[in-house]
Amino acid sequence: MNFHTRKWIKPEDLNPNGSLFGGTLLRWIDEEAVIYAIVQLGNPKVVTKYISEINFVSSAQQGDIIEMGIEATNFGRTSITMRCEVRNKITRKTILSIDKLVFVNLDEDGTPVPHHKTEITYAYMGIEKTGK
Ligand SMILES: CC(=O)SCCNC(=O)CCNC(=O)[C@H](O)C(C)(C)COP(=O)(O)OP(=O)(O)OC[C@H]1O[C@@H](n2cnc3c(N)ncnc32)[C@H](O)[C@@H]1OP(=O)(O)O
Repeated sequence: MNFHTRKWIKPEDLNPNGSLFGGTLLRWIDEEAVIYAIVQLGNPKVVTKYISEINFVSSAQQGDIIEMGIEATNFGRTSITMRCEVRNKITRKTILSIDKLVFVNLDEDGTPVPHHKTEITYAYMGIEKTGK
């Protein structure tokens, strides 16, 4: 699993109890995962379809640095499935893990369309721009 993105936890990322707000972290993960899917499928029109159980194992505090890891686990016909792990670089603890995030490849009209990908791409292949 590659941990591409790091975040420095700032005051605006906290909940009223002073730790990292879960909703903020989920927003970061959704964006990280959709970017991963866009790059893997070579199509900017990809949507979040399904996210499995989210296990918040430990927290992060202001000033901590966290890193987000995403890995493709399955290439379907129109979908891609990934898993996610977020770690705290200061405490070295896992913050959360998500076993299954499913994203769907769409055509210009928003209909699921086959992506014809079967394995993880490491080289940047270029992303087709859709739209009229
Ligand atoms: C990044 C973002 O913020 S996107 C914003 C949030 N997401 C959205 O708004 C998406 C809203 N949802 C939709 O528009 C529709 O549900 C669509 C277009 C994504 C999919 O429509 P569906 O009628 O479910 O399509 P369809 O039945 O063809 O399934 C498409 C793929 O999703 C998979 N899928 C559908 N439902 C599920 C599910 N509950 N869990 C896992 N995978 C699923 C299917 O197996 C299929 O994958 P495959 O082709 O690789 O086998």
